[in-house]
Amino acid sequence: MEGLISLKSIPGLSFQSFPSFNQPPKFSARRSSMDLPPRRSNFPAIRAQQPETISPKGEEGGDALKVKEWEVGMFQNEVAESQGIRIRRRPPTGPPLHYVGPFEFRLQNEGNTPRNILEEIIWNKDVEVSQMKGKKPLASLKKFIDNAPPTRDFVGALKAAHSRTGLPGLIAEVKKASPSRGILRENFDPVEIARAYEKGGAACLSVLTDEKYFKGSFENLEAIRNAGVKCPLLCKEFVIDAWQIYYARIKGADAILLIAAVLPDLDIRYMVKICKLLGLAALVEVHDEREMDRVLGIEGIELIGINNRNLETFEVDISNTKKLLEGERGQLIHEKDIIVVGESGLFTPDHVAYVQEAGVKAVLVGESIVKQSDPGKGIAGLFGKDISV
Ligand SMILES: O=P(O)(O)OC[C@@H](O)[C@@H](O)c1c[nH]c2ccccc12
Repeated sequence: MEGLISLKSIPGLSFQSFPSFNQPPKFSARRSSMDLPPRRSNFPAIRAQQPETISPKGEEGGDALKVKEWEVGMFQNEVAESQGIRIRRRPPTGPPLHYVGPFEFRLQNEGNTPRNILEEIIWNKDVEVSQMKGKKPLASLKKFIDNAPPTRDFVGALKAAHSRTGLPGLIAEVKKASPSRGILRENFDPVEIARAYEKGGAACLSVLTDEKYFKGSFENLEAIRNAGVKCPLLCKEFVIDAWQIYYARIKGADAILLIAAVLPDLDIRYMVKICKLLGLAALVEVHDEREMDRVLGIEGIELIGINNRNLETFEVDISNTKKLLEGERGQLIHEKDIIVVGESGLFTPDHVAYVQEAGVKAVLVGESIVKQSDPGKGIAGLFGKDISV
């Protein structure tokens, strides 16, 4: 996109450190609408990723795609901000109109440092995805999709586990490390862990694929899929581009995570449609009331995850699940027949009972079970009983 500096080319921008964490930039980099460039409708990256198979006369008519093009013509960050999204999709770039100083001066003062870890991850992902897309363009992925084995029913597996055990269906996470907790398990064999989870009664598995921050990989996902594990698999990624959904499908995913703190409504709508097209379930993750309300306004959502961890600050509070399911929101979720997944910070049978009481029919658990020498037995510890039979 004209006028944008690629992250790679920004000298001195390090992903290892973010000295101005939680500090506002010295002066704001936000442009006023008067500074916006003319809207473009021929944004090549987005054009390339639109599957021809999505009918322009879909449920929302041709408008959705037109709106998408219009929206892309605006600065993504501005659109996101208007929906309360604090995460900027990429560093603000380009000199302000009053710019007179040297390059370094501009970088320091334009908010070109990620404001928190989630923003850092997203900016890094932006670079990573553009490189991967360069190597494997969408057209080449589509050929593999035609020959890929069918996906497995992720939502169905959760519902079946819930009715079998009377407890929330378990999505057990294959997680080696995280930025907040460091390395969780030293001798990490993803296939062995996946098998242990399945044996221990997990309904589905979540496989982290982010390498840089979570020490995961798409190879892990693929290996687990090829090892004959029957549980449906969630690809745990930071999705910012529809290309990643196609890639996940090829690597064996049956479901994919979409994070509302990162994706504006129209992106979620668009990506949910792509998931349907590819036979994947979409787990749409929220952390606060505003995100929940946005997501409840989107048609066709079957699975909502409530993350008890704030991905900007790492704070974990399991009462977040309860808070977001109270009153009218809980009612609406019930009417829409949406399955809610309680995510993060669940360690004991009491924790599981607490989120179940709040209304979840599934839980997503990593740390407490992956740390056990036998992660399958860790599941029995988590639920207070053997759920494998
Ligand atoms: O290890 P925990 O606290 O049980 O959390 C698992 C899972 O909820 C967490 O890994 C997670 C939830 N949402 C995410 C988004 C990205 C990366 C990771 C996550």
